[in-house]
Amino acid sequence: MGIQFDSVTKTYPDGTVAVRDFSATVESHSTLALVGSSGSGKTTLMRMVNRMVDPTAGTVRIDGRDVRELDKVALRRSIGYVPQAGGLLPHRRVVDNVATVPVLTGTPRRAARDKAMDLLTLVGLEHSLARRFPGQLSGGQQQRVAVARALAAEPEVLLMDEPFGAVDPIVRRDLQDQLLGLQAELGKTIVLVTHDVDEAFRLGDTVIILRTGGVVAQAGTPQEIVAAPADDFVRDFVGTERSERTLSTVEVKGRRLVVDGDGRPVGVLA
Ligand SMILES: Nc1ncnc2c1ncn2[C@@H]1O[C@H](COP(=O)(O)OP(=O)(O)OP(=O)(O)O)[C@@H](O)[C@H]1O
Repeated sequence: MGIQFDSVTKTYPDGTVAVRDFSATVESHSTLALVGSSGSGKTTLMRMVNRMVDPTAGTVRIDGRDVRELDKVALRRSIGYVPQAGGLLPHRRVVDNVATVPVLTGTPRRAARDKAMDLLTLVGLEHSLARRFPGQLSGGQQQRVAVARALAAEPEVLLMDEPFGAVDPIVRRDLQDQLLGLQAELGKTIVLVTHDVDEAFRLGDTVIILRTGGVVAQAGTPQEIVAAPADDFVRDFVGTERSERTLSTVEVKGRRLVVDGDGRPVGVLA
């Protein structure tokens, strides 16, 4: 299921223009990463897909269908959503958090729970955690539950709003790897919002860098953006001038090492 944003604009009632004349296509089974600083309209754009926000102008289409023609509740339940900081229901056990949407859409509770256990395995969680409450899990474990919950209705489209923003860098890297593995297996159409350009480059097949007001600074593959930043804003944002992105090679003990601008090794050439 592809997603098209066609000249969408969002002006909030107080006059704030969060997004201005934005167009983009997310190909089926691919990941679009929206990246930009705080207030650049990323979340607003993402929420247009499941109609948590309706654009003031323009159209969002899923598989060619204008989302305004679809029933809001059914649409929302058919799209996986991983909010910032998990958004788990604190008074429900992990397994029931994951089973929530299938139960709401009519799956018998028993079957929904069995399915939830499978999903917990899929996201790398031990079954022994299923009976705990979210507050009894680490931040990284909670985010895994949030991903499992978003997958429970077998959505073709997944929206992820800073899904790994609240966890430490090492756990974050683990969760990113996990998502890459899941995506290779499941092939969802994903819109992911992040303010971390490295995360956008790791996870996005396509990356869109936004300026304030939801204006596109540059869109392309990570390779295209790093190779040819559109302007100084993108260059700054991406940090192409930053020492860690300026790599060179040196020979040490007969092997070619790749080193960053500070001379620190980042890898070995094969
Ligand atoms: N309900 C609202 N009413 C008025 N203004 C809003 C509303 N929601 C968002 N905005 C404004 O719209 C702009 C874009 O907000 P949005 O949340 O889409 O940005 P963002 O890039 O996701 O930011 P962040 O990274 O901080 O989450 C901001 O200026 C914000 O203050």
